[in-house]
Amino acid sequence: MTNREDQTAAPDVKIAVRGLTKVFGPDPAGMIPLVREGMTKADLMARHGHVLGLGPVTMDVRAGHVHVVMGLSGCGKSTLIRHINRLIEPTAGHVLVDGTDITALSARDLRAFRRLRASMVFQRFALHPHRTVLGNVAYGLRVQGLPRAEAEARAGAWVARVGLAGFESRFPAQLSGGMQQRVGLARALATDADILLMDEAFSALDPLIRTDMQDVLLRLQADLKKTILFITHDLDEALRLGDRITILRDGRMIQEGTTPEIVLTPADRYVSDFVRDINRARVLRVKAVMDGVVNSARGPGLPLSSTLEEALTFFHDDPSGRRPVVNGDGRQPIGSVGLPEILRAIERPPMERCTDEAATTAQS
Ligand SMILES: Nc1ncnc2c1ncn2[C@@H]1O[C@H](COP(=O)(O)OP(=O)(O)OP(=O)(O)O)[C@@H](O)[C@H]1O
Repeated sequence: MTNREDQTAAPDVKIAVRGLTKVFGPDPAGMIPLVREGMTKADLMARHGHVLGLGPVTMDVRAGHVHVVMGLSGCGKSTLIRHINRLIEPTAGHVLVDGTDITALSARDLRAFRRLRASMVFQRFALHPHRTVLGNVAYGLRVQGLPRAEAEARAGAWVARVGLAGFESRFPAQLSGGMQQRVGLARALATDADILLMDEAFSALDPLIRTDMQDVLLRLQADLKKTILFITHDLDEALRLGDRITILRDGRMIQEGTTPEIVLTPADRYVSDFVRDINRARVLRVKAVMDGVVNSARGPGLPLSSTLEEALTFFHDDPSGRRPVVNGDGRQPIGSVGLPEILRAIERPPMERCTDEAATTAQS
């Protein structure tokens, strides 16, 4: 491995992606030095007739987090997620899960990894049309070797957990898209894998059903604390679901960060174009704009996780005062926030904090 690839991962990192690169074409390995030197996807195609699918990408997915990878069509999202369970072999680089190099697993160990450790939820549901809801969810457990009765009992519990109690004996064709994806989710969760790989899992759904499924996932995740790698091309979905978000363009990583980091300090024009039209009041939370001073604050405590839209309602009676910010149990103020910083965060034009714009201005 090169130095860049050889970064060791922190103990709470579940998936460590190191210098992962995929080139499509007649001589992928021969293109690696050019890719490492920074040749763009367009140049690699124009000069050498190869497609840069991905990379090099180095990133950490922390245990118990939802890590979203987003970007426009063709940026390499699917190529990245398919490397995690090795549906695709890398041209260079590694994927380590709990320190084990997935790219070096034997065929037998890889099968076990896919069966027991990493479940996938697909955009087009990929249910068995001839199996019932219960049969679809129990299928992975039967493959794991569980006796039918036990597999069906466990599957039944997951079917109920995703809100489909009473639909156990229906067939996929008898269900709406949203219901089918609930089955897909139950099937992935039933195997008890600690990693969920979700490839545009909600992208085929109507907007309302999609939001509904995001809620289902967030509710389950609050309890289950799985490590979820979620691929989407939709920024609202990314900001809603992601503890961290990685943004790809033309195979390369452009920015990685939390929602406030992405929204308030977009790394370049590509990212600021993405975030320009989002409703900042709904995606930013008090935590991102508060300070640690509690002395001057008065009035009812604002929960740390309130959106800025919710926070605004706390200032109706006294717009010039500061409000205390309280943590989960609501007893102890841990900081304060005032209306000016909330309005600044909501109104700040994205271009203002965009680093490549700032660099251009500085040079001129
Ligand atoms: N088997 C292949 N042969 C050649 N090029 C490929 C192959 N698979 C993917 N690519 C190319 O690699 C790049 C990344 O593709 P990928 O499917 O990962 O993008 P994506 O971000 O998931 O896009 P989409 O949302 O459209 O699926 C694209 O330019 C694509 O055309």
